[in-house]
Amino acid sequence: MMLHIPEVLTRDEIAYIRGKLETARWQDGRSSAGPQAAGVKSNAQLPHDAPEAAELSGMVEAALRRHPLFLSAAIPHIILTPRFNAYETGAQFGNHIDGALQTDVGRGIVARTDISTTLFLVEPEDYDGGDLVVEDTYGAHEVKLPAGDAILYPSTSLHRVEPVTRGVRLASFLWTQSRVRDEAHRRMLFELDMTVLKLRSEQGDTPEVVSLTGLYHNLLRQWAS
Ligand SMILES: O=C(O)CCC(=O)C(=O)O
Ligand SMILES: [Fe+2]
Repeated sequence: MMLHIPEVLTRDEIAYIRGKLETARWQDGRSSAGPQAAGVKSNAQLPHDAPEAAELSGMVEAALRRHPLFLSAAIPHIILTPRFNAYETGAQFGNHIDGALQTDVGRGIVARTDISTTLFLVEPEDYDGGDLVVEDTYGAHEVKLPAGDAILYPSTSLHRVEPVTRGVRLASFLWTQSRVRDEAHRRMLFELDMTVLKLRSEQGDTPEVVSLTGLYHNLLRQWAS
């Protein structure tokens, strides 16, 4: 399931993060890529130990953790520290699948990557190219979202970032290890949760809504670890 999550960051947060990123010292994105991805990657990344990194990553993580859609879709167990990348004109990131296990250097932990997230930090009209293209069995999906919005997609998907041909594309990207490993299970739980929420807002806690809420939790109990 690919999910567009609108307005993860506020206008003020975007402006603050972009201000900090403007004066940051970037490093070659290939430094964190495996041999296959390194061959197709030409972006820049904020080093995990950059002076700005902890504060900015903390803002992104806090914003995701307070967003009900993210919590419902990801059912996060571990949110790896969000990183930041920059694609100047000419930069791109060719087809790859994210590594299954990612090390969070700052926290000294390794997590399984179930869900990949890109949070856009620049308005789409301010750069050309730079679409995130995610391929699944339904085809190729081109994603270019307003600043502050995020896209979630299964980390099992082949994806790329098209070359930027004007301007600069800035984003935060991160991985989540979910408490529900199976993508199909996560999708069914998300759909059930959204449906129950809608029914509750329309009908209140009727016996049917109480029953469906219980079913949600009993399925989560089956599948969570
Ligand atoms: O910049 C993006 O939207 C995605 C970056 C990416 O695919 C990666 O770092 O693995
Ligand atoms: Fe990736």
